[in-house]
Amino acid sequence: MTTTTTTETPVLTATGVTMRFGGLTAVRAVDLSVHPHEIVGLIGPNGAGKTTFFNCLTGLYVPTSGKVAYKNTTLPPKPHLVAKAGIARTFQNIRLFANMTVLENVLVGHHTRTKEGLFAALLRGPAFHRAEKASTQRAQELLEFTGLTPKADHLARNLPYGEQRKLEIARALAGDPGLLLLDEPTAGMNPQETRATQQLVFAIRDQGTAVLVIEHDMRFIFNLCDRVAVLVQGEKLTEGTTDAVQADERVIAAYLGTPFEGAPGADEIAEVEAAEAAETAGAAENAETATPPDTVARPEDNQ
Ligand SMILES: Nc1ncnc2c1ncn2[C@@H]1O[C@H](COP(=O)(O)OP(=O)(O)OP(=O)(O)O)[C@@H](O)[C@H]1O
Repeated sequence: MTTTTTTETPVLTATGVTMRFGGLTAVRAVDLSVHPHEIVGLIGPNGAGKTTFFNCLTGLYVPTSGKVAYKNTTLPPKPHLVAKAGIARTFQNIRLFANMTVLENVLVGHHTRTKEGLFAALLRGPAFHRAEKASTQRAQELLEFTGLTPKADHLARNLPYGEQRKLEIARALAGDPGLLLLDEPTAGMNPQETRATQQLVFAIRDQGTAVLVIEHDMRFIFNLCDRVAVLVQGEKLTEGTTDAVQADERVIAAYLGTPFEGAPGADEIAEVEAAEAAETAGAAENAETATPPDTVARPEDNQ
């Protein structure tokens, strides 16, 4: 975990963000800052307004009132301008281009950073080719970073669920954001995938992108975050270190239920380590009984 350097200009400053849908106030006067090198969690019960708040931050919704700034510059509520400024996001429901390859999906994400305009693209001159080469190189780096290089040419729709989530993250990183918003990145993942996602988020932070993450998996949140903000019925109930939030009676009453006992994540770590040990033992056993590589199995061998 890093220590927050509060003197640095925040990558996100949301001030008094309110979002009303008719008579329903989904988000009410929420203030939140995220600093460079921070991982901040946003938690709260179903319907608390977390995704609505993300949508206000990224320009998908125009807040009823309040403002959102990136590095002290107020953002217009337009998704492409927010992305261009330096805020990227993933969605609760995966939104990939299913019939494009893994590499192509990341290349699409890089276009917010490409300066070449329509004419350069139409003329296909040297500047266009240089930009295209740089985009491909960056996309390949991101596939390496997220462990998806072997799947570069696969169609996105053919990836297993956990890898589709990774690809969403790779695509979001392709715009070289200063802040990445993750909406339930481990939803539907098994403990091993969740742990891999945790390591990936740490690596993203270490590379210089701050992270704001919505998640219902509290062990994931408390293992990962430097700070946590709690939304309840659209309002920010509290905000603080993971220890302070876990111990807050109001958070326990409104959301957590019972406080954690022992180190958060200990059960998951034990479960993942047992699964990894079983996998290693299985692999060793298979290696002993495997057909030598230069031997072609005859059909009658399989009967
Ligand atoms: N486009 C919309 N129109 C009307 N009401 C909406 C809209 N989007 C969200 N809401 C309402 O706003 C409230 C907050 O919803 P939101 O999805 O932001 O909560 P959440 O904290 O993200 O929930 P969850 O954890 O279940 O994803 C809910 O009552 C929801 O029904």
